Amino acid sequence: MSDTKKTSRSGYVAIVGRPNVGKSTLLNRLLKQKISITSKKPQTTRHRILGIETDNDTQVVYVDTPGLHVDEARAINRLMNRAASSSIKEVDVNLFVVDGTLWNDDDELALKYIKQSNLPTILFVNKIDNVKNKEILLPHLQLIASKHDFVEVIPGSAEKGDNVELLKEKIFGLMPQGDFFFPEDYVTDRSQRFMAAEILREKIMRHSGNEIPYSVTVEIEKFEYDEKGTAHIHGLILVERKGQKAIVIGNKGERLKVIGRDARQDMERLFDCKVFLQTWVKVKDGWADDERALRSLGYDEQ
Ligand SMILES: Nc1nc2c(ncn2[C@@H]2O[C@H](COP(=O)(O)OP(=O)(O)OP(=O)(O)O)[C@@H](O)[C@H]2O)c(=O)[nH]1
Repeated sequence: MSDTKKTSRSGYVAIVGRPNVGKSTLLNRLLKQKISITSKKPQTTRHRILGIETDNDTQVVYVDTPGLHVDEARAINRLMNRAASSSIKEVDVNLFVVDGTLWNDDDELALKYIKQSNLPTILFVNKIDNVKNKEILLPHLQLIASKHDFVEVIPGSAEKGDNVELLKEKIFGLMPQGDFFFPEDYVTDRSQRFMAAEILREKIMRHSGNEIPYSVTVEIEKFEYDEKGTAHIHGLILVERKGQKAIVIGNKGERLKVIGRDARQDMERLFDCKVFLQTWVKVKDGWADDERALRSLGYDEQ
């Protein structure tokens, strides 16, 4: 063994942007794994999920922030905004994600936090595959590029993978010298219990169309392995109203069955073992407006 120690580099990258611009999709694409849940509905992300990638001598820790938005009326929104803005300050690099040629007040708010952070920021203009009129793209890119001194402005597509490798190269190149934060084989710091809850929540959102708001939450009441290595998981689904409970369960329990089946398949893939999943739906009145109740469910500002 040589005694010349190789210098390693490592850092934190916040994926910042308003809801629904494709931050979670981008994180999954960067990591080539499904770490963060995605959906067509805004505000799918409620937690700061870490995705970790180590490549030779460099480790990048991604923080998937909840979407920033101007409307802070509900307690849940206030907590999410706080979580998102505090993570911007603790990182080495910001990755600012916007949606094609759409720019609104929420993007402006995210940019405000970015400017305050004084950190190098890469702008990724996502969903370029969606921009039909390519003629407006260049002037729009020039316009948003002029709003801040970005280190890079990269147009691309998280979904199709366009320019994601280039983005990754740029991110890796910006990492400061330092020891790794996590062991080399880690892809997330989240527990299996947490990932199980996120997977189940994603399936509920997917299968309930627009009928279920983002206020649905999932608690994993039991997560145990038996002697054969099978995971026994109990998921409690909390909704705000009775009507929502009926929607999640569906006609003769059909919808919940499909939700459970899809969730189980994803869990088996992620945990690499057989999974027995049981689910319950319960009504928890008005919790989305009560900050204390939110904290007890784990929506804190860590
Ligand atoms: N056409 C297209 N759609 C995309 C792209 N990236 C993401 N999407 C879609 O945009 C929607 C939102 O993606 P998410 O990754 O959940 O967005 P997010 O920014 O994490 O959303 P929040 O969790 O609400 O903050 C999903 O339907 C994605 O499939 C892209 O490059 N092209």
